[in-house]
Amino acid sequence: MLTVENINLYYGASHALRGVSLAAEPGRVTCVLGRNGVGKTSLMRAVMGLQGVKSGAIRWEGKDITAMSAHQRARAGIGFVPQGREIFARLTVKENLETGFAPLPRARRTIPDEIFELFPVLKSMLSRRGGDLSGGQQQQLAVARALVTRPRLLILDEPTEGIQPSIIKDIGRVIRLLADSKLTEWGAMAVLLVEQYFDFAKELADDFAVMDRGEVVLSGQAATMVEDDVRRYLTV
Ligand SMILES: Nc1ncnc2c1ncn2[C@@H]1O[C@H](COP(=O)(O)OP(=O)(O)OP(=O)(O)O)[C@@H](O)[C@H]1O
Repeated sequence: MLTVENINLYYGASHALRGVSLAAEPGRVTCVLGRNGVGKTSLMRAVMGLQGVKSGAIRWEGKDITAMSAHQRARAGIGFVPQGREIFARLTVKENLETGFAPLPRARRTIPDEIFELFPVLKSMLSRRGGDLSGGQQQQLAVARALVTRPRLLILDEPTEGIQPSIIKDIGRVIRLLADSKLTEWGAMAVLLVEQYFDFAKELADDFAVMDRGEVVLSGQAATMVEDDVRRYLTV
């Protein structure tokens, strides 16, 4: 289980996260919603260890990881799919996947077959360059690359951004499968998902948190989510 406890994050004098708390449990999809610029990416980067926090704590599987580097967190089972995908355009699909080996011990540096079951399109494209893939294929590659590290917590920052509806559906289906632990090797995965689109979030989320101006303003189980209350924070 991941718990974020009362974290504060600053960019210089700008207070980007204000006392944010959040939890993500194995077997559940926790969806963070909010308009542009409210701090969703900052929160994901703080959990991954790519951005330091000034105060508060981040705990994962019972350990305080607040002071750990991103590399140590990856080794501890946290996988990250960044906003904008960050595929290496000049590396092949296979090489992009292999960049996920970095936190793994040598014996585990293989690409699990399950990844190609989830994303069959990648198997036929292993020798293609990342930059030659469509946006949707790149997003699938970004998720696959994160899965190579065998995460027990998967963080996805706006995986639907700029993606066509059929691939959005595919990605939603994969996220559900991952959280439901349908993959033998991994077991139950906690999924932390940033999303701007209410409908996609509503369909997938077990739990939700809505952010506004650096704070979590609404949260709870998705079943108890009142659509009008959430939408109020999403429309400009
Ligand atoms: N590296 C940075 N330096 C300074 N300010 C930043 C930096 N990154 C983000 N910010 C500011 O922090 C606030 C939160 O940004 P953040 O990217 O976390 O929001 P977001 O909700 O993820 O937005 P988006 O949906 O556009 O990604 C914004 O006001 C943004 O301008």
